[in-house]
Amino acid sequence: MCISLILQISHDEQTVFQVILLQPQHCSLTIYPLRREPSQSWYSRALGLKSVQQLLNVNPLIVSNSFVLFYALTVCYVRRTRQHQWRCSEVTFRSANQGLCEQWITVINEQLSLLTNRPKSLLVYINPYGGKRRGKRIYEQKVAPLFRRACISADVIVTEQANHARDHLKTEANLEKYDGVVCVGGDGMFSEIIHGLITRTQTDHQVDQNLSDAELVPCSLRIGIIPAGSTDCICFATVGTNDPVTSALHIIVGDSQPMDVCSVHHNQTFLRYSVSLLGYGFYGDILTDSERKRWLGPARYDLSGAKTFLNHNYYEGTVSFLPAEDDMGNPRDKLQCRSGRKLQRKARERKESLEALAIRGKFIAINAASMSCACPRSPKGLSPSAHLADGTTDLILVRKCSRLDFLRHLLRHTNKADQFDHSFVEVHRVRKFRFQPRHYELLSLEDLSEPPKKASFRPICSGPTGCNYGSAYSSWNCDGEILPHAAIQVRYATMTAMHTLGFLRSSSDFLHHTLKKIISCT
Ligand SMILES: Nc1ncnc2c1ncn2[C@@H]1O[C@H](COP(=O)(O)OP(=O)(O)OP(=O)(O)O)[C@@H](O)[C@H]1O
Repeated sequence: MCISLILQISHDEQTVFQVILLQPQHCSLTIYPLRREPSQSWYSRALGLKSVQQLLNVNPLIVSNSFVLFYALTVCYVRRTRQHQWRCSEVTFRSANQGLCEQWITVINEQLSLLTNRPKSLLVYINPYGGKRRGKRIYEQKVAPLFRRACISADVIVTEQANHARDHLKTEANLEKYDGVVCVGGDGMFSEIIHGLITRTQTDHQVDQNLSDAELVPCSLRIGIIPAGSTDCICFATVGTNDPVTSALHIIVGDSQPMDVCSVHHNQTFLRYSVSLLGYGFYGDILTDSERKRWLGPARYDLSGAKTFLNHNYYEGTVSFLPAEDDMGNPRDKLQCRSGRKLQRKARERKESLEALAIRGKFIAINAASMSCACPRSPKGLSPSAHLADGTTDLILVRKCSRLDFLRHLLRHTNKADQFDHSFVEVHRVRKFRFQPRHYELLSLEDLSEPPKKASFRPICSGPTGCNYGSAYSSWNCDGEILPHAAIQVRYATMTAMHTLGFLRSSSDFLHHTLKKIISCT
């Protein structure tokens, strides 16, 4: 039997005692040998003089010959440390009164049985090649011991090739056995998991994913992320830090956060789902270039970033979008990401009567941020106030500008200045959007169903503007994967039952309630 509890003993605002588990062996009779000192005080080599005296003052200890007998129970709790990091600590309660100890354990057990959000059984996928190839070691050394202490059973699959996890989830995995799926890897691995889970759910409910207006059925399983990739942007944006122990503790205590998922289509063909960034132009080009340099490891992004910046390409096309209602907030709001129930309710009650808008122009970057996209290098992210679960995305259009201006815009990703405060940048909170590259508009007169032929297009701009034109069109970077089409339609939905295991909130209301209950019972 394993017992776990959330208990708050509020010493200061930073300290939240969150008891994770209590194993039977922790609730044991503890016998410490005692020796009487010539000064008549008790001494224990194991406990030290001070603690024995404290115990003697507090507890009516049973002293027989040279032994002190008392009962002890140890509870593990989550301690918040700096920068959203959580650590596991222990506190031991001792009492000479066996009945009192048992009463505490009974109450703790009762409270624990009310916690249905804590997972008991997890399916874990490890990408051994993600990031610095430390996924397996991170799981075995930092995460598995915590899961064991919390009595969570985990079936572990170390992936053997790309899409192993996705395909296993789509077809083979017996999902009824599990309370959640955990991925140990980077954003690419998380993307595999959501594709596997969402596709499986739609198949089970006979929803055709190719229909861009089909209502998606929410997944019933939650997904946990143990960061072990290159950037781990989704983990950072949902947990606030890229730290495997913190993520494991969030999973153990059953924290969760609903997320927006968007489906990307090309005409009536489903391409991919996205939960963080859809980027055309700058971020698409970086990804395309970095894929050719995989052998460089995470350093490939720096190199490709510098190269793409120097190339300074821009692309012409039309972005059409359906703006979100005014009460869904504005991307330039000063507030941080909100994710509350109120916004989710608003998202469900949305009106479809809004008018679509279209913007035609030459863009260096078109970014759709469904979440802040914060990462250690850009602590505020591409859109600091993007909401995690409101059924919208922040569409950021960076128009053609000089290299210096674009550099000024990029630098604002790394500091606190308003990154949208430039004449060449505009941002809209939207529910859906579509993009037509210019050459595609021309093509559509003939045959829209044909994919664009790269060789048949000329560069969009010419003349002494200082641009390089490797290609007339870019690619979409969809959460770190390249999309095969430039012309896309994107629709956002909040997967109400699709949660990541992990979020910034503390469960202090529950903690207070539990402590009060324990005190009133004892
Ligand atoms: N065993 C495997 N061998 C090769 N590739 C794998 C394996 N398992 C998963 N992958 C693929 O590796 C890609 C990158 O994985 P992951 O996101 O974990 O690491 P990463 O270094 O952060 O990569 P990226 O930054 O490109 O997302 C994923 O797209 C995934 O499909």
